[in-house]
Amino acid sequence: METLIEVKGLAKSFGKQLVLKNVNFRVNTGEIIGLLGPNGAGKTTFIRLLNGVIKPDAGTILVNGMDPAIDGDGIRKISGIVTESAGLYHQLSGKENLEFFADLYGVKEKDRAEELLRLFDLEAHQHKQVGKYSTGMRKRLALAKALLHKPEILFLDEPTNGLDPDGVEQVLSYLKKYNEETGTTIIICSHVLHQLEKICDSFAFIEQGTIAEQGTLEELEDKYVGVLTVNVSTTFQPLHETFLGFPCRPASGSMVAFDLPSKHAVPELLQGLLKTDAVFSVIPANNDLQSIYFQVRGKANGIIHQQSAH
Ligand SMILES: Nc1ncnc2c1ncn2[C@@H]1O[C@H](COP(=O)(O)OP(=O)(O)OP(=O)(O)O)[C@@H](O)[C@H]1O
Repeated sequence: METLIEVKGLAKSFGKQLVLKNVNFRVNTGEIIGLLGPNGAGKTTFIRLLNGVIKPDAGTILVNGMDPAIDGDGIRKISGIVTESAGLYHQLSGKENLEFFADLYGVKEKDRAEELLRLFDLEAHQHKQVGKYSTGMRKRLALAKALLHKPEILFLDEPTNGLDPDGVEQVLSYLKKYNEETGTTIIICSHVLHQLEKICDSFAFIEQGTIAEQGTLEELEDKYVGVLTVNVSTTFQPLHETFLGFPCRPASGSMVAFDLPSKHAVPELLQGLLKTDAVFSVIPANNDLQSIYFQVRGKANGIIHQQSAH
């Protein structure tokens, strides 16, 4: 896979506050990558550095072969950005906003605004003033605005903030669809981990001003989930402390919890159970992004988080 963004030894301070230090980071073309970390970890600062809005104190950044500190305009030409302040004109309609920015960005295709209004289901509201839009409609319009010039990279800082669950689902599924159809690389900061888990190809964790970890969910699972707990809905009764050598115990409802060395032991467990009992479902309890997030944070902060037994 081709590397689109490569960052080495990046550092940035504001006054005496060292916000980012020794940041190493890589993104492949066409990837959706989730940038995670607690409030104040430096995610927005990092995106601003990648975009060339601010300059680093040390280290190198290459975005599609360009250094943002030198060629910020070049990077902004091939990238779109959505931040908290979407920069929309509230007194103009949705369509007027897109047409205004299309003009400003020198977009040649006459029907690009209409195409995006269609893609983001805003056609019915295109003549309404943006000030009268719902939060979800405004977020979708901000995305449409960022995509007017068909950027190769999309930077999204909390794109689903303030949306209800339906709105979040909708925005994320638009993004996934757009990424699949166009191959646009997407870097997305969010705190809503179970939603990121659905659309991202990989994740980077900013912790204490540095990228503490980066990888696909599978890679992270292999590294951080030492004991996989699965909750199994079954007729099996856990009369002993282990089954086939796997620790087991009653869990909530009619579930039985088993501790496995990894997901590769699931078939062996199932084959064993099915010899005498029925199995209705198997639900992993601790290999989701949220569980891994706390493991990564714990390790980065020198705290050993005990694997959850539930
Ligand atoms: N222009 C600035 N001047 C001074 N300090 C700044 C500036 N921008 C950011 N900071 C500081 O840098 C740190 C990181 O901020 P940043 O906004 O990058 O974090 P974040 O990870 O995006 O947080 P959140 O999840 O809350 O959005 C914070 O302590 C913030 O106060």
